[in-house]
Order: sequence, then structure tokens, then C-alpha cells
Amino acid sequence: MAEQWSGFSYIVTNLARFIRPDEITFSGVNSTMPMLACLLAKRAYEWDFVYINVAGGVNPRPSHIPISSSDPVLAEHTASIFSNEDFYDLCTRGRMDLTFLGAAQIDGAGCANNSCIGDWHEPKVRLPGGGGGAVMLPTARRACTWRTEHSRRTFVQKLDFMTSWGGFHGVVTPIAVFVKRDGKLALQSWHPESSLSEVRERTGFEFDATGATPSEPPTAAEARALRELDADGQFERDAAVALR
Ligand SMILES: CC(=O)SCCNC(=O)CCNC(=O)[C@H](O)C(C)(C)COP(=O)(O)OP(=O)(O)OC[C@H]1O[C@@H](n2cnc3c(N)ncnc32)[C@H](O)[C@@H]1OP(=O)(O)O
Ligand SMILES: O=C(O)/C=C/CC(=O)O
Repeated sequence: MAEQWSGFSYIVTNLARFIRPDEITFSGVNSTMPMLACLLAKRAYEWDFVYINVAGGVNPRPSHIPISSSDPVLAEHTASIFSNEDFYDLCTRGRMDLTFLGAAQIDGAGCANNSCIGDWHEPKVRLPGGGGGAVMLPTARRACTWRTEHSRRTFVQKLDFMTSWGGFHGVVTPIAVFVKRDGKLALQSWHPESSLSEVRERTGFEFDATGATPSEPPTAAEARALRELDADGQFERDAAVALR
């Protein structure tokens, strides 16, 4: 059980749990974990949804699981080919139900920075990922993010730069799942090997934890689907997610 509920498995499975039946769900560039979450949901759940991806695929049936979340194999046997403009149009026209987007820093309202660390004019690091974050996060009906590092430099009181306003609906890390409640991120659940106090300790903003419990372990179908998707364990090794 512990092996199946590694930090990597925890993130991918909990991202999949944000996907809803019949909805349109998007995963983009540099998004291996959301790609795996969408493919897991297709295999593990008894209902269907529309999975679209930045390779242009719409409910594709890829012949293998690629390392890159923008690999053309993700458009194999696709129902249609979507262009980049189509993803943005779906969002701005209110048709995108769920999109997965990255973030380097997240504040208590779920707003995100994926532009720079430090001062904008003299940054320590410039980050990629501002295009989707700036447009898709505020316009999709829901957006979720993931971070392999749960730390006070990631979960901050004040962002170094606000790339995306509007706020994530869901946030998943190796030790916690947050959801948006009354305009703020609230703790929904924590990794069974972690604790509420550890999540508080490693989070730089105050949050409501009313009703939060340890996360439900993976179902047999979820665990089986992820084993199939990562048969040789390469994704898990590449992700190198630590609980501590
Ligand atoms: C149409 C579409 O496809 S829309 C787009 C969909 N895709 C996305 O939204 C993905 C967008 N991009 C991402 O998610 C990126 O991974 C980002 C922007 C979140 C982070 O970029 P990465 O290059 O992965 O940064 P990474 O996390 O490796 O950090 C690089 C360095 O930046 C600095 N850094 C990153 N985050 C922080 C932080 N919160 N605080 C301080 N320093 C930080 C550190 O120096 C770090 O190096 P270190 O970990 O060795 O200390
Ligand atoms: O914002 C990003 O990370 C990527 C966007 C891809 C694009 O719009 O070309």
C-alpha cells in the first residue's frame, strides 16, 4: 500500500479525482503529471470525459505513453485535431470545464506566479508558463495545479509576481490536497503519512481545515491504471517526488 501511495502516485491520483464525468478537461505543455492523471481517469473510472491535450488530441488513443506531455503520439486516433487557439477559445468562451496549469508560487487565494522569482526587473529566476496561466486560469470554469515541492517558498503570503489571478480551484502536492472555498484555499485532505500540523508547518499562508481528513487511499482501479501507465517506473523515477 505504501508503495502505491508514493508522493508521485498521490499527486497523479488526486489530480485525476478532480476530473468529472462528461466534462472537457485539458492538459498542456510541461504537464506530465496531469497527462498521466487524464490517462489514469480514462482507465480507472467507469464514466467518460473529453480529454484534450496540447498535442491537439481529443480523446486520443496513444499507442504508447510518451515522456513529453506535448508528444504527437497524444494525438493518435484522435476524434479531431485542436490547435492552440482552440484551447484558449474554449476557455474564453466559457466551454472549458477543467484545465491543469503549473505554478511556482501559490498564495492563499490560489493565485499563481509562474513568471519570475525575485524582483521583476532583476529576477533570481525567470520561469516559463505565463501564457496558459495568464489566460486559461481566470477563464476556465475550474483550474487545478500540482507542485512536487510543498514548502513555504511555494505556498506564500505574497507572490513575487502575479501571473494568474482568479485562483486555482484545486492544488495537489505530495502531502496535501487543497480546494477553493469562499474565495480561499482550504485543506481538503492530507497524505495518510503526513498530518494537519505538518501541512500547516510547510505552508506559508493561513488556511481553513474544517472537515479535512487523511486522503482516501488509491482504489484498486486507480492503482492498477497507474501501474499500467508507468509499467517500468520511469515516470516515478523522473518525477523524484519526496514526501519530506
Ligand atoms: C496551451 C498550454 O499548454 S498552457 C500551459 C500548460 N502548462 C503549464 O501550465 C506548465 C507551466 N510551467 C510550469 O509548470 C513550470 O514547471 C513552472 C513555471 C511552475 C516552474 O518552472 P520549472 O522550470 O519547472 O522550475 P523549477 O520548479 O524546476 O524551479 C527552477 C528554479 O526556480 C527557482 N524557484 C522555483 N520556484 C521557486 C519558489 N517558489 N521560490 C523560490 N525559488 C523558486 C529555484 O531556483 C528553482 O531551482 P531549485 O529547485 O534548484 O532551487
Ligand atoms: O503558458 C505556457 O506554459 C504555455 C503555453 C503554450 C502556448 O500558448 O504556446
